[in-house]
Amino acid sequence: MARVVVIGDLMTDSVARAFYPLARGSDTPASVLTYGGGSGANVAAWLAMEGTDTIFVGRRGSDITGRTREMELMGYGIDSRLVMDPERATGTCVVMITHRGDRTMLSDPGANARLQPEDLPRDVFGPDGHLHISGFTLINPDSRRAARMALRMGRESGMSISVDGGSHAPLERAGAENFLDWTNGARLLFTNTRQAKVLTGREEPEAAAKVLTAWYPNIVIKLGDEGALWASTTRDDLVTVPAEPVEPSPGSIGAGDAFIAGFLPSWLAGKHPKDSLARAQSLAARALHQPGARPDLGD
Ligand SMILES: Nc1ncnc2c1ncn2[C@@H]1O[C@H](COP(=O)(O)OP(=O)(O)OP(=O)(O)O)[C@@H](O)[C@H]1O
Ligand SMILES: O=C(O)C(=O)C[C@H](O)[C@H](O)CO
Repeated sequence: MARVVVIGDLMTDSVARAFYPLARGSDTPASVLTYGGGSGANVAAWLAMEGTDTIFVGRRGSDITGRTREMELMGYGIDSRLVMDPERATGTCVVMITHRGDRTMLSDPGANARLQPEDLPRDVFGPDGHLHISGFTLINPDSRRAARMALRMGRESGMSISVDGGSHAPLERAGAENFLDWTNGARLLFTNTRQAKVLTGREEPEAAAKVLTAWYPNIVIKLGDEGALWASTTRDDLVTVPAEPVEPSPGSIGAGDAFIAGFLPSWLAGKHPKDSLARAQSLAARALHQPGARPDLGD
């Protein structure tokens, strides 16, 4: 099985669930719980939990939160290559879920934003591994140099490379043409429907996928409760699979990251895209039922 190197963001997610409509000027009953998060770290956690040899490269603060997050990564069996930042705190994401289940995320990337090209361990690059770069690292202007350097080193060392779109609003700020240029040489792009629209201007996922295959040999678009699709230039093919029939817990987080971790090992093992999408969706379905973005470590 191919080793997967993930370059990405590590966060603490503070998830606040309101039980009633938010009332201005008074307390609203809610639960506020803290979990390990960060899109890149979540992908790594799901990969390692499912038995993939996984390396995670990122940056954390020299704080107790950062230490806790690092130990969690090790608990999943990840070979964690975190650089400690003496000046920035570990990244934080506040996830607010209304009583109706609508989700809003506010992120302070903290130490993630300062990932440097020098932070990239040279020994993780080699032709026997796959490189996955979190879109958050790429669309953040401060960590972009490191992400682009990783892409270059991955390409030069003969690795297969996947990237994801991160999040639609910063992607929009970064600019579609720039993103397509920065990720040149990636073999596989993951997006959700909003990111696909930002990148192509096309509303219909099938049309967006067709546009994107001019840039990447393989495209996977996550379609929320409508499932997912895969398109390829090399096979001039498009496969769509419906979502699993699940009742997600309201405002759940991390389904997209679990999906990526489900898809990659299957696809790298040469399985048919339909099977890889099915595997991706079954991990996503697990994430949809959990309170945090990562697999439950249990006792
Ligand atoms: N309501 C749902 N019912 C069944 N499956 C779902 C549902 N929502 C999401 N999924 C599954 O999770 C995958 C990822 O979800 P989505 O398309 O929302 O990606 P995302 O925006 O990256 O997710 P997130 O930001 O929540 O991590 C989908 O492709 C699908 O397989
Ligand atoms: O802002 C980032 O870098 C994130 O990765 C936000 C994530 O989606 C969040 O932490 C979910 O675990």
